[in-house]
Amino acid sequence: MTQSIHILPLKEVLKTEIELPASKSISNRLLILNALAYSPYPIKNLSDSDDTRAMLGALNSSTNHFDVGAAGTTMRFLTAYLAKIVGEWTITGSERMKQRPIHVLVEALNRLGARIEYLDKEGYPPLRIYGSALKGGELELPGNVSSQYVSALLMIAPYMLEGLSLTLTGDITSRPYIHMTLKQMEAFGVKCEWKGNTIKVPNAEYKPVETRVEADWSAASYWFEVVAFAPKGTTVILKGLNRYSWQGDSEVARLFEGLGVKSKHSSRGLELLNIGEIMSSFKYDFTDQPDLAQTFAVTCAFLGVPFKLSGLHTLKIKETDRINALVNELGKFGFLIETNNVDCIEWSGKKGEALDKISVATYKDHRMAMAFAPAALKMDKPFVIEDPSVVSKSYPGFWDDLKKVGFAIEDQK
Ligand SMILES: O=C(O)C1=C[C@@H](OP(=O)(O)O)[C@@H](O)[C@H](O)C1
Ligand SMILES: C=C(OP(=O)(O)O)C(=O)O
Repeated sequence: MTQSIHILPLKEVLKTEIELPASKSISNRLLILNALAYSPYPIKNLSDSDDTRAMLGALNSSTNHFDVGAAGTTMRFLTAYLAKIVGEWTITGSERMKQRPIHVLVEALNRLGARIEYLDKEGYPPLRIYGSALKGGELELPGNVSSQYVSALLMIAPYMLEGLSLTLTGDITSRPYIHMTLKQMEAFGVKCEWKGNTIKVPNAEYKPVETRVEADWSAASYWFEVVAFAPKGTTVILKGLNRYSWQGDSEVARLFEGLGVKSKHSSRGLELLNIGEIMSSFKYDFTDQPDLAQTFAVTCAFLGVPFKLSGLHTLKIKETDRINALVNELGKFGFLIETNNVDCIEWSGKKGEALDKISVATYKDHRMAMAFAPAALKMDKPFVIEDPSVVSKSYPGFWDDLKKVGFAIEDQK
């Protein structure tokens, strides 16, 4: 297995088209909805990511024990799904998954009529689930920890005897992902009402529909970064993205305008162009788009744009503690990043000495590998990215696509 890769400096990006991977978020919702609707239709353009394979594997499995690996959506969506399927189930995941909290979802399901027990540490996977019909009704749920708990409950809610009236407390995090869930439920014939902090789901049945997964806007962000680092005039065309997307990360297109990348939809795809005009500092609250934070931290640092990224409170419970990971790894290149270690990272523009030989640790986090790789365009010597296979969590073809545009990548066994 490849332990690390050397990325060599690159001065030019060939004009090219990239076929982006399908969205794992959309894929995993559609798999749950298809199962609940007993749909005969195969989902078109399903993601080939680890996280979607984990969902597909579990739904097609004939056992009652599931290991979802590192896939957060699979863990959360499947927990809710199994809670309503009569039987006894156990669900576990990677070592990191066992450190990612799930008590908000488990307590909610138990209050709605399920019986779920922790098999190891209170509040964390692995879980034993005794599935049964769920009563439903009114429920309050903290909305500031992970939107995946909300999406998980919403998708099974039509099958609760009384439907569900869910009131979210606290500041809602990752809100666009909740909208995405509601839109997909609507496509399967169940319309919900979201007023203020309350979402009402009727008792209903999904109707099978034919579906196709659009490309992943989070994956697109690494291409905006590549174009931002490439010389003025560089263009890349991204295929498969919807102009009016349900993905909140489509906001990346607007945000990169201040970082020198203009984009426009055409019949060929989304055309990215480096226009060479860069803002003097960058500030943004990533509460709605947490998965873009790493892209922007690395982009701003290597463009020399001081930044303040806030709304990062959920980053500490993702694939790794992404706040610490960013501070450590940007530090190796000499960027002196400050953080309150809660929800914000900042760079004033100060640089210290870079390490002589840089090896970027990826902490089993696909987004660490993908956010740092484009920096080869800003380097004058090679650097290493450790454990490159992590990208398969969302974008298995990432390294092949980089090679296609001219990146020189050498495997180190
Ligand atoms: O619902 C989804 O598909 C996702 C929701 C977000 O998680 P949180 O709601 O935990 O922030 C996001 O970070 C994750 O990659 C995918
Ligand atoms: C946070 C992520 O995924 P998940 O929470 O579904 O594991 C991600 O893909 O960045």
